[in-house]
Amino acid sequence: MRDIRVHDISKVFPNGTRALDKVGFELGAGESAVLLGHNGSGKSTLLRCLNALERPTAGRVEVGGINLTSARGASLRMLRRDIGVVFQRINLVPNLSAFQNVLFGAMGRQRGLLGSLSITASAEDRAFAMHCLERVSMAHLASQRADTLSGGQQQRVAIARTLMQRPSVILADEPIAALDPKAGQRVMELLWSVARDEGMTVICTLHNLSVARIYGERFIALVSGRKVIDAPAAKVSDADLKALYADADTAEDDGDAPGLSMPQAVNA
Ligand SMILES: Nc1ncnc2c1ncn2[C@@H]1O[C@H](COP(=O)(O)OP(=O)(O)OP(=O)(O)O)[C@@H](O)[C@H]1O
Repeated sequence: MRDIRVHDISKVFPNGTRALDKVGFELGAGESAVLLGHNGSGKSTLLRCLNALERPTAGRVEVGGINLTSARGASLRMLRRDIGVVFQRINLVPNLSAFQNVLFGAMGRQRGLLGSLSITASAEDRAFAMHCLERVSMAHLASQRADTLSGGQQQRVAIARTLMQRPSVILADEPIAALDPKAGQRVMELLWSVARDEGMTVICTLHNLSVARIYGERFIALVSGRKVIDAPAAKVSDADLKALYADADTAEDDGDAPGLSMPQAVNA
């Protein structure tokens, strides 16, 4: 179990774009938060800072008490293995089976030779890969090629692949954006129930507010890289959320933070 502590991180890209502006929050081990904000508000950049795909230009991120921002080499790799990511774009290897894709989660990056995975995998890895597929109700399609699965099924395999890492933390970036509502709901149910059962800490970005209402225990929202909401979902009104998105056009146009006058009081 690992907690996440984000200490006033800012991210300014080389072209001058300030994607994050002194964002700070703490998420206890085993807790979950839904991250909201209009297009370009900084959600993906924040998630990328949380697994060191991006380095903040100021501030620091601690995961399980370890400073991720300064970690390098072996300690960074070890920490990253404990942070699973689920993306909107499901990048399974198309010509491998669901089972092989899940196995790839544990071994592929180290070994590189996809074709020999099934041969070199230990019996324990193979059993655990099957268990991960069972967790997302995909064991019955284990031998089916990834590119013949539906979008929802592929995302469930992608979640199983993440579980194969045995992560303590899951970062999910728009995991249901490419799915129809029913498939999206199923994926969210699975993601949430698995994370709760395994005591994982989860941050998930969502654009769909009704889905966010169902799953979000806590909302963190960004406007133009600034945190404007950080509160238990019950304390965030529909008007707060609506206003967050109503300002999207203005925010994208001028780069200001027009929402700051609105939901700034919504902090627990
Ligand atoms: N590598 C980069 N170089 C320069 N600017 C970037 C880079 N990556 C992101 N940005 C900018 O940083 C800001 C935040 O982008 P980010 O992708 O984090 O937003 P987002 O909230 O995830 O958006 P969306 O909901 O559309 O995915 C945007 O203005 C974006 O154009």
